[in-house]
Amino acid sequence: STSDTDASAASFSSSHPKIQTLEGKASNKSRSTSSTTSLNEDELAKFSAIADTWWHSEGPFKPLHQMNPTRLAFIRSTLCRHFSKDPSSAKPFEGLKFIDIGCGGGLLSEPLARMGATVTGVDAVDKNVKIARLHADMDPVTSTIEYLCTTAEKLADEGRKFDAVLSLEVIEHVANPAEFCKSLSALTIPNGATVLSTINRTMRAYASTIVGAEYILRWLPKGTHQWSSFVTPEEMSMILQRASVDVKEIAGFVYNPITGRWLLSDDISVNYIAYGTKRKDLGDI
Ligand SMILES: C[S@@+](CC[C@H](N)C(=O)[O-])C[C@H]1O[C@@H](n2cnc3c(N)ncnc32)[C@H](O)[C@@H]1O
Ligand SMILES: [Mg+2]
Repeated sequence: STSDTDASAASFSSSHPKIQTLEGKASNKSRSTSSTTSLNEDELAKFSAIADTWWHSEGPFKPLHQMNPTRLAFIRSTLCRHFSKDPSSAKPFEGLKFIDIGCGGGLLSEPLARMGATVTGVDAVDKNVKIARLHADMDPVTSTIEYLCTTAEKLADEGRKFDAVLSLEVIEHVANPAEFCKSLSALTIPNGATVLSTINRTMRAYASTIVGAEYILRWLPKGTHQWSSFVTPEEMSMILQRASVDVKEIAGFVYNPITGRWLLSDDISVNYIAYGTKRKDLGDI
């Protein structure tokens, strides 16, 4: 399925190789999300190999554990504002259906459930979903999470809809970022919310997330990230815009090596998170 997209991509001039592929796809006006897959088997194999370490706070997923309070602060503030909920409430997301695409071991799904959301967690790697299920079952609050081994595009084709669709640190691992965003959008109700986080395609990101985190600090297994798969905030905004999602807010995450904490920042040159709203297009009415 890659050769046809490669051929049609040739006429587009975006600087991002994967986005070029998607532009080509978008031009054939196909509304079906099942025509392409978001799966990149090489990427999935990397996550499968370390699936039993999801909940080891000092293991390969240490950066995600460390980022969790920071990204949850962003999610709490943007989504409480979006859904007119009280951010100081213990369960602000009560009554809302959230889906966490590429949930891994459930590092995000669990706190969202604790904040009252009805959560569906989805991952393409079966082992991840099994680990997530076992971990969530240890607590009655998180045992309510629905975990599925599937993809955003399959669920979109099934017509599933959610108030908010979240996908953190996943888009840089999928086969087709723009098609992936279309699937995320298809899963979102009109006027619903979308939250994505990833790594910017800058020299600073290369230095810190690949050279620093993989080769010097050895936080992440070597080969975890490909610089060329990183997505700039401009590209993210553009592909979401074309998928009927308007980006409303973007924040950076900056690591403080002294405290070991991540802070929300205006600096989006390395790690960043974006919140957008699904347009209510004429076709949805
Ligand atoms: C870096 S982890 C992020 C996990 C989680 N979102 C978090 O931030 O804690 C990326 C996850 O995305 C999953 N993944 C990669 N490609 C996927 C796809 N096309 N569809 C669904 N999940 C995918 C991987 O199996 C892995 O669990
Ligand atoms: Mg990543």
